Amino acid sequence: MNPSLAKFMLRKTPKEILDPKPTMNTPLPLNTGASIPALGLGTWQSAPGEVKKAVSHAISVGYRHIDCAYVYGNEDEVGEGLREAFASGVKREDLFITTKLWCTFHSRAEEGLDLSLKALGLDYVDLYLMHWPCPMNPNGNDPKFPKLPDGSRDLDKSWSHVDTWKAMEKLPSTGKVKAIGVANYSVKYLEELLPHASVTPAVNQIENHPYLPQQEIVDFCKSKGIHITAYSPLGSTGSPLFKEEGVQEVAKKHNVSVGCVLLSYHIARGSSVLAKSVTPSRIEENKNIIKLDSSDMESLESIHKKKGLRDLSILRLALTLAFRTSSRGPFFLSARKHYGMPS
Ligand SMILES: NC(=O)C1=CN([C@@H]2O[C@H](COP(=O)(O)OP(=O)(O)OC[C@H]3O[C@@H](n4cnc5c(N)ncnc54)[C@H](OP(=O)(O)O)[C@@H]3O)[C@@H](O)[C@H]2O)C=CC1
Ligand SMILES: O=C[C@H](O)[C@@H](O)[C@@H](O)[C@H](O)C(=O)O
Repeated sequence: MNPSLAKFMLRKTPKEILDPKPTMNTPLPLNTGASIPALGLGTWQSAPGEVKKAVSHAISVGYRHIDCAYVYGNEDEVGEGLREAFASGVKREDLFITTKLWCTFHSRAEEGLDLSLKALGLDYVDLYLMHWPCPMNPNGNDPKFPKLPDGSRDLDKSWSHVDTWKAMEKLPSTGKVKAIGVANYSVKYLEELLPHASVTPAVNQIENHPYLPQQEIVDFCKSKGIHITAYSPLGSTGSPLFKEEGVQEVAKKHNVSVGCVLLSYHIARGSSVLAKSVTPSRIEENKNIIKLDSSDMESLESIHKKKGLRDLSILRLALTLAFRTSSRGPFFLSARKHYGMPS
């Protein structure tokens, strides 16, 4: 797709661009002119011994988008799943593979990318994301999660996320990435980044679900032509959002599963969505995407306004700042616990 047409479409409301019957592989436009399939398989916390099968099963039942990261420590096994899919006749160009630059690699972007490509057994990824806008000490006491003596994360204060982005901007010309983007960016961080960016991020991957709609960052990204990918759509580990009555009611109305509503919600907003599972029956169940109408969306959008949940969006806005300073690690994990969502 022509990049200016893609930018035009990105700014349109979802109902103007979505076909009346969205599916797991509805192509959503990126500002590069490429598109991203609406549903991706998540691989965070997909254990060794399970993730190869999950990836190869997902692709065999029609998934075309897989979300990976160096820090997940399982890219070699994801790669085995990909090889199984290629052996069955799936072509590389039919898949959309994302991976992410970990925080201890901010000053070594191409090195981080090369490690991921090697583990995945790929020549290129479709999308390379800065995992968090928080550089961590590359020479600390742990290669992934260096800590200071007081237990807080060992952040690299000599390096900024803007420096990282400038290094990432050089990657598309190597042929090793088709597009670059960010993850866990708030409006504040994007406002810091964009004036210095010669490439606008194609994607901002953020935690997003009816408890955490993050309308401000979703609208901001849309106005800048940055596509949103929603992560933890089921509430992450143990899928706690399945218990939410407001979502159960919408599912009952359409006679579909709660998971189907939780995933379809993002596609109705024009976002892509990542669902993690290592369970074959769930991987298949999650493929079911339906079109939600405006009254469904109103019901789903009212859920976070319930007492207690209302504050979660505000807490989330402080996330990246808290990541820098918290001695307990990422803020959203404690926010999840605070609201009874297991981390
Ligand atoms: N950029 C970032 O910082 C982040 C990115 N991500 C990405 O997003 C992906 C998805 O988010 P994640 O946090 O993993 O959580 P999800 O919201 O996808 O929830 C995953 C959990 O839901 C369970 N589950 C999946 N499908 C069903 C179903 N149909 N019925 C019941 N339970 C189900 C899974 O169990 P089981 O596997 O046992 O079936 C697992 O416990 C990640 O895997 C990762 O790729 C996630 C977090 C942060
Ligand atoms: O993608 C998943 C998440 O971002 C995860 O990688 C981080 O939250 C990590 O566990 C951390 O503690 O910083």
